[in-house]
Amino acid sequence: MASMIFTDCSTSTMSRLNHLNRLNGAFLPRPCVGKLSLPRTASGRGCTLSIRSSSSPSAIVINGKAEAKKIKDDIKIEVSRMKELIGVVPGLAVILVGENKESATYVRNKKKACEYVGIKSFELLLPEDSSEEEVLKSVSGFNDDPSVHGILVQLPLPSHIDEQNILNAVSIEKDVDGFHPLNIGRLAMRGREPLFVPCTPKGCIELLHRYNIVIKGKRAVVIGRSNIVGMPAALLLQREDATVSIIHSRTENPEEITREADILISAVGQPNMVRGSWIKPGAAVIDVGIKRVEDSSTARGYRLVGDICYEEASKVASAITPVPDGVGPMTIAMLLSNTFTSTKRFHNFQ
Ligand SMILES: Nc1nc(=O)c2c([nH]1)NC[C@@H]1CN(c3ccc(C(=O)N[C@@H](CCC(=O)O)C(=O)O)cc3)C=[N+]21
Repeated sequence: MASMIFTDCSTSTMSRLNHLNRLNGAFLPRPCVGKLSLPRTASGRGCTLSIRSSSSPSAIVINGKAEAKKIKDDIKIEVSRMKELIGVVPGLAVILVGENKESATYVRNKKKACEYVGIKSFELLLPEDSSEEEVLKSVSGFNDDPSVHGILVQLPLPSHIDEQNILNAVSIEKDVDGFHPLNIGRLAMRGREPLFVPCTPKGCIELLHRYNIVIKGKRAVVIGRSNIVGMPAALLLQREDATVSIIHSRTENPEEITREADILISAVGQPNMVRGSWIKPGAAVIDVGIKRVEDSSTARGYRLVGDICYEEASKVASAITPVPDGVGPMTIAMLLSNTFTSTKRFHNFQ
């Protein structure tokens, strides 16, 4: 195939889903490949098919950026109160291995967000060819540092490093990403509570709550089964009393399943994979996918595209997250929230 990026919403279902084989997570190291040659619609989102007439209602746009700002403003107040009362400043350590351009953007955004709320950020940039031992050593340094309350190892790691070994090494009390197997295990068990819930899935649920979208008793479908988004998102929805299905690369007729979903979360990283016809009228649609697609008409030379064919979906859904300014900013807000929760726990602060 010339390009793996579906910018026109036109490729067949099976070839779309086959990409789940390789693209099994929303957070992928892949650079954007394939040159755009297809005409784009006025909105620039690249969808060319209209599902309903122009008189059809359009979905509420779930403004993740605005909700994230509210959350950050609340955290900012609490952080300053903590500093005033007990003299403690929350600390978040970020370990970045290698020079992934997209990772660098996220790390920069996290740092800015920390500055905004008053969380001290510790950044460690390790060279691409760092050994596993070196990364483990820095993790254990932060584990032992009392001024650090949260540790985040930016994923993906270079392929010569065993991700599991690194994630296992993060102290569960500082695992603000919620990726430690013990935290995930607890998330999967009834009657158990993880110390932290992964930020992106938590941000998705938070958006549903903030927009008063009922989860209890509803049918929820998650596309993608990655450890960091799809799987924990499904677990969280189940904990909220939804009836949950997970769609993955081996799922037959995925669109028949998504059409039953009152709540649809897509976390694949495959631009425009989910068509308007996959969506149940009135459904709430959360788009976790975020990919750079080459676009010479923009100043940066690319634009960000989600898994959901937004233009089509927004005519069918009742509520939908945009990309950007949907789930992305919420991920960062949840990271700050987890870091503050961790600091409160360490210092027994209410
Ligand atoms: N250990 C680990 N934890 C993560 O949470 C983690 C990670 N590794 N690796 C990379 C992914 C990706 N991720 C994003 C966070 C914010 C935006 C975000 O703020 N996006 C903006 C746009 C940013 C831009 O302009 O590029 C938006 O959607 O509006 C996106 C993606 C967290 N990740």
